[in-house]
Amino acid sequence: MTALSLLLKGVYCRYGRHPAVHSADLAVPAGLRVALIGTNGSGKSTLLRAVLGFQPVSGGVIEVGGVRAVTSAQWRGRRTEVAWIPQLRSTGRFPLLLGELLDSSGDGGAAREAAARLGLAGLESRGVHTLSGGQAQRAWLARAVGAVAAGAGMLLADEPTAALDFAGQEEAAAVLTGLPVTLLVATHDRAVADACDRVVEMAAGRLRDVA
Ligand SMILES: Nc1ncnc2c1ncn2[C@@H]1O[C@H](COP(=O)(O)OP(=O)(O)OP(=O)(O)O)[C@@H](O)[C@H]1O
Repeated sequence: MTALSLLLKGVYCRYGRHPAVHSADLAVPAGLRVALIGTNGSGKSTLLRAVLGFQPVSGGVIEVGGVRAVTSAQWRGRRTEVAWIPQLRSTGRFPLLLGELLDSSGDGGAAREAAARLGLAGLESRGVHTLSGGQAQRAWLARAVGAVAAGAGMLLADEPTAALDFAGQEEAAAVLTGLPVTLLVATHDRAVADACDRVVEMAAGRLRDVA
């Protein structure tokens, strides 16, 4: 699949009465790499999850490749079109073998190859919950490589280098920004932000360009 555009218009997300995302606007042309920065709790993860339909949206429009997902079939399609690296709040939440996680990408061969390059060779029969934080993060990165090989045209990544060692951070930044997709990456890692084409800050639930 070719890279996909992303359009956010007046997006609102709330937790109860607490507005986490407040009228967020963003237009990302296909193939652009965008770093999403902002202080802890500013709404970055909430916004990324909203694009995938994991987070209810109380207002506004989200389009991927010009399509606004409404039906469950469209949401399922979006999760194939959009590769996803979640924020690893706890590695114990994924009761899966590493090999199963990689195969779930849609292209197990490409994901397993990427995993081997990222230092995970021989760990395929280990539970993901038994991997170290950095190994689990590498596993999700490898899965994203597989998802892109299987046809995803966009990658949303939530702090994909947070648990990595210094060499791993550089390696991951290169892998992320080298994929032929539109990238939106929430990050506190300057190397990742510097490797992107555009930097957008989330503050008080809104987005603004900073570079
Ligand atoms: N499940 C939830 N229930 C209630 N409030 C939530 C929930 N998840 C997030 N929040 C709140 O919504 C706001 C935005 O959180 P979010 O996780 O999107 O921020 P973030 O920018 O990704 O933060 P960080 O940089 O720390 O990962 C925060 O005030 C947070 O406390």
